[in-house]
Amino acid sequence: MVDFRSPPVNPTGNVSNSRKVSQLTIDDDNQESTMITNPAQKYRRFEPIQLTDRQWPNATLDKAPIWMSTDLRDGNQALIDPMSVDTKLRYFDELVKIGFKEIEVGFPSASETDFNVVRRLIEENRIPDDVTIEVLTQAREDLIARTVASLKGARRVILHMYNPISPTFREVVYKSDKAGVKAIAERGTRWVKEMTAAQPETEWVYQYSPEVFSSTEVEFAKEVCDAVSAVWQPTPEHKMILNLPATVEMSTPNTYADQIEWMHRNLNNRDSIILSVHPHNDRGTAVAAAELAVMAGADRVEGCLFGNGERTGNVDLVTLALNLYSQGINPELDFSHIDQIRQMYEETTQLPVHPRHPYAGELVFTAFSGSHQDAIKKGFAVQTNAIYWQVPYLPIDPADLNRSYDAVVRVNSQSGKGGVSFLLQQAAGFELPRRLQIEFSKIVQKVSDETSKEVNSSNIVSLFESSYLQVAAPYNYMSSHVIDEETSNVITKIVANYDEQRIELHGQGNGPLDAAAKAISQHLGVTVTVADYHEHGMSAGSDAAAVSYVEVKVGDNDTVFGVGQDKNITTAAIKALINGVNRLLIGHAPELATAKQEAVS
Ligand SMILES: CC(=O)SCCNC(=O)CCNC(=O)[C@H](O)C(C)(C)COP(=O)(O)OP(=O)(O)OC[C@H]1O[C@@H](n2cnc3c(N)ncnc32)[C@H](O)[C@@H]1OP(=O)(O)O
Ligand SMILES: CC(C)C(=O)C(=O)O
Repeated sequence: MVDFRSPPVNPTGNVSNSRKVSQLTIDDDNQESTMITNPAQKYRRFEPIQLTDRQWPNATLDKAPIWMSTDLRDGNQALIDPMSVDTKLRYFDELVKIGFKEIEVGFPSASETDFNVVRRLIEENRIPDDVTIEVLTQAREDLIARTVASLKGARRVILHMYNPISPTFREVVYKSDKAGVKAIAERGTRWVKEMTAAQPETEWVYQYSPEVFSSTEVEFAKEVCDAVSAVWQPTPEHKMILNLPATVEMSTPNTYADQIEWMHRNLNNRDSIILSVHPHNDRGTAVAAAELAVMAGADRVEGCLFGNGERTGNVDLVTLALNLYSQGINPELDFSHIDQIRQMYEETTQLPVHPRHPYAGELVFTAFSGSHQDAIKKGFAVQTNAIYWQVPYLPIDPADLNRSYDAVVRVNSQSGKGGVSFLLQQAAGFELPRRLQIEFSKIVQKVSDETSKEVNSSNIVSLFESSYLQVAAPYNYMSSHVIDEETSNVITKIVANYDEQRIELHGQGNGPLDAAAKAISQHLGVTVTVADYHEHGMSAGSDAAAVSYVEVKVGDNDTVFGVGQDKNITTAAIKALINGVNRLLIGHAPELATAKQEAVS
């Protein structure tokens, strides 16, 4: 049972065993399968047309089609709460900003709202010179008259008339035959011709749609379309639009492409026709259907942002356009501000965009899993010198859509060292050596596992700082001094607090760090050695201009890393050494506990 508005009502007054999941009410008492074991008893296979010499599989997409946004008509008519006049005007302005040149603004004979939208667009001079509005009407005289009246004063208009012609509509809705529905189309076109001729100040473009083209015999669709164009009399200079809708998507996209190619090759006066498609998404393949239809000869595509529209929606124009973009083709639509466009869409339609929606969903440029993050991190590292975009797992650069890189990698228990170190580098500039990446990612993963939560960039930075930089015991570093730094006989003096006592340590070695390790060795009575050492500068303006990563070994213990920051690179290294020793002496547990607290809060 589908319940769009109200909570489930139980007429007996008993507590019903049902629950709401999103807008569906699930009845837990009734879980028997309702699907039939042999669907062939109920559903017939869609019979593809015979087109053995099809050409479209060899075609490629190399330019953008003419786009037509039907957000304000097909999209709007499918909303729970259709848009108000002001909302439609706001949406119209956004469509213009994106770059649409043809925009279907409504069905003016159907409602006062749609009539008034058209009036305000015209009277308030809101339609840019390079944009043409489109309106829809049925093939009924009174509706056409009202439609034409709504357009008084318009500079240029696409007047779009439709009537259903498919076998089911002929039999079920019109109780008519082929001749009957063809006559409706011809008669309607004559009315449009006469009434628009009476308003010559407007440049009229006529569009005809044989509704449910997708399930109509192609020979009959051609017959009706040819009859309509014979009435309208388009020319190569003044073309008309024939729009072939997959009103309901009935077949695999290759079959739709065959239907379109057949029409493209057989329609009369093809050079006077703009061939348009209007794919719906009932089978979830509208994007593929539109792409193959363009390969098959269509010049124009009608659809909606984010695939809004009746039932499963119209074809998604954002995906279509950005698919072209990802192939190096200018889509002639600008989705630079995809997040703002998505926000506008969600506010005006009251429909959410799925987080995994191609290009626009919140999560589509985000990798959680370790191997993906590792590949993305490596991809970004080489991208700076590359001509072509080649970051693995990201078909286009998120920055082109103003999506930030911060969101590209997100860390949870599925993540590995690549993601953790990528975020740390992005957020705080630390470029961890490989073994430290492995060591630190285990700390992060432990926190994520224990909390079952995502660990965000700022959690990671504070986890890193508390684990590696804020380790002030048992040695609390105060200062250091290096003598004869340029020779191989260096002396390092370290001043620190140890057990609340000020101590001074001295060591001699073949470099400042070696000497510092000797100084601590002597104090601890255990050998302290430096197993590995890395350093890099931090970004300009930082107080701690240098950072050192020192891998320390104390006695027979496993090595651990210490990290130190300072304006002076030698001091940073000595601090790193002391932090490493401290970490080993106190064990890792305390900082994990603190870090876990921070990640949860
Ligand atoms: C696939 C699509 O998306 S098509 C667009 C669909 N969009 C809409 O319908 C939204 C706006 N529509 C409306 O508000 C209403 O349908 C109106 C105001 C236009 C018309 O309302 P009503 O006059 O009450 O008629 P209704 O829509 O129920 O139409 C049914 C009648 O129109 C006929 N009809 C339906 N479509 C068409 C058409 N395209 N051309 C000619 N006649 C048509 C039907 O056969 C039926 O005739 P009958 O009354 O003789 O049986
Ligand atoms: C009016 C037509 C083009 C339509 O919306 C459809 O068939 O889906």
